Amino acid sequence: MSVEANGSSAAATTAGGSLQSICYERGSLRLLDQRKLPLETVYLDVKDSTDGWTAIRDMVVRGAPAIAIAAALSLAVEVCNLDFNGTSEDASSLLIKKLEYLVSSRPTAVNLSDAVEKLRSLVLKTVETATEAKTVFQAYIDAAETMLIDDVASNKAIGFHGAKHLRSNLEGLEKISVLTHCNTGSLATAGYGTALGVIRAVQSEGFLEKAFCTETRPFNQGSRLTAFELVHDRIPATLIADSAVAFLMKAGRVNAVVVGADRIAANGDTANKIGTYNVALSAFHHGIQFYVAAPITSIDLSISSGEQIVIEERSAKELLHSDGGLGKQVAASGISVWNPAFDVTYLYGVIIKKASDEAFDIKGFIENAKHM
Ligand SMILES: CSC[C@H]1O[C@H](OP(=O)(O)O)[C@H](O)[C@@H]1O
Repeated sequence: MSVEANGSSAAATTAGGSLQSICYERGSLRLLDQRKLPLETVYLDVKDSTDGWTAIRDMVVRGAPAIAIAAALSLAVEVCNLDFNGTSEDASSLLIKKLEYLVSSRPTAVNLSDAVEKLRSLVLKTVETATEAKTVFQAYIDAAETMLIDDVASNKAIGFHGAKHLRSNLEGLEKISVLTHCNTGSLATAGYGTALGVIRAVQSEGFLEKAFCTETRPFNQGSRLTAFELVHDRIPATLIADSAVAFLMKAGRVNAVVVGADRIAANGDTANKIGTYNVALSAFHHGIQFYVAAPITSIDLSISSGEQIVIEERSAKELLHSDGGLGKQVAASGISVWNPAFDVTYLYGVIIKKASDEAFDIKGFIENAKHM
């Protein structure tokens, strides 16, 4: 990978002023190295699926939607620049082999495996009629690029409906304070964000008092990334330690919690960043509304409960060293470490806003989803 460095953190934005972690043009992919935010803006040049796999595993790019899109586009760039002399069947085999490799980069977020499965099906359907390799490659590239565009539209819809729901369910309040955990904004998606997209929408509609973001130890997605996004968008916000959540709620300063999701099982069990379960328990204890904001593709109907969700365990170094493992040693050598990157929370209900603007509870959704 080649790198392009720019000392100013302002450079991580597009001309339109929105934050962009994925910079893609046909044949070229650059990923914002989120390990260096908020102090440095460094883009890594991703030339192929191997670069893509490494960038995802090392959390150069992270966030359930973002890793799916980065994986798909890293392979699009690879085949766009490939000097290939094989048949259409050879092209199909190459793409499928690379997709199966990319899905192994991180196990928990369903978005990656969902995207890989959709792209795999598209390739197999294309090769049924394609007579040339370039036809198969072009169909893949078009589909990967569509994922990038669709994600932003999906996030803005989540934001709109989430803000509408919060306004109607907290109608006694002129303004509301919303707590979020981890990073679910433009840096975790193709743009705008999911849970942070809801906060953006509440802010843009003028009824946000304050956003509270947690540090989100040990990788600090909250202090390094969410705080960066909130400051960038000039959204009134306060950073708190993960361990301060219950005390803040006890003080009556939180009206709702909105978090993201990495994978939602058919019974409503939701895998999200480690610490989400703690936040949910505190919200339940204090009678605070707790929401997950996620695209429908985050719901994995193939698993009946959270017991079947593979929880990624990451390096002990993320706890033994400061700055999520990137800094100096802070813990004693020889101590054992348990470092699950996600936990599982049972969701009482899921609110799905469809074209008919109808809402389903989780059981209603499952029944409905089977016929979608
Ligand atoms: C909309 S991002 C969803 C999800 O992804 C994050 O995990 P990571 O930073 O390890 O990729 C976090 O769990 C977010 O809530």
